[in-house]
Amino acid sequence: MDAFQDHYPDAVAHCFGCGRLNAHGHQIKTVWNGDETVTRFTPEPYHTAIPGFVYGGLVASLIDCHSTATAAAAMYRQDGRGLDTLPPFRFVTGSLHVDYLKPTPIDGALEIRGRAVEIKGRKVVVETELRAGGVVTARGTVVAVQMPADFGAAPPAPHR
Ligand SMILES: CCCCCCCC(=O)SCCNC(=O)CCNC(=O)[C@H](O)C(C)(C)COP(=O)(O)OP(=O)(O)OC[C@H]1O[C@@H](n2cnc3c(N)ncnc32)[C@H](O)[C@@H]1OP(=O)(O)O
Repeated sequence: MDAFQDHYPDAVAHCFGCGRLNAHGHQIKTVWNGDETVTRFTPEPYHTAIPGFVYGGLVASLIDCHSTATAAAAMYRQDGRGLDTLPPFRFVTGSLHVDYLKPTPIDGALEIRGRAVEIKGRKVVVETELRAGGVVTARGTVVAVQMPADFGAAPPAPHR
């Protein structure tokens, strides 16, 4: 499968949600399906919130990394460029909003579908739905911002 995340340069392939080089992470894989993007992920028993149901942090994490990947893919598509072409488009999360509509059953694959609804400058707004057994159990909106070249270079001011 040729997923968006397979094209992330090694230097940004360690994310807990989507990095293919993070052995302990979710390693999600996202692909186009028409104008939508799709990720499928099967939770493990240890992803439990309440027995039988998925931990909300996992749901948020899946929506988050699915959406940042969607933002990058949408930007490449808008520019008519392949995912491997330079300079790379890489996005980080500026804002993550999740509505938990129903408990998400833990037994079975989850399907996450997203769509870029706004592309403006370095910002892409992505709307995403997470389904279990065909039922939408969570909905998210992510503001993804193109990663600045100096990301993390300026340390926060020391605590007083
Ligand atoms: C690359 C592979 C890894 C994938 C990562 C997966 C997801 C992650 O876990 S990322 C880690 C979590 N996120 C972070 O650590 C990000 C920390 N924050 C930052 O570095 C900065 O605040 C950053 C980059 C988001 C934005 O800063 P900056 O580059 O200065 O953006 P700035 O020029 O102010 O804003 C650009 C646009 O984004 C919008 N924006 C920025 N932050 C936000 C926000 N929090 N909420 C809403 N909109 C925002 C601005 O309004 C602006 O939009 P517009 O052009 O319409 O006015």
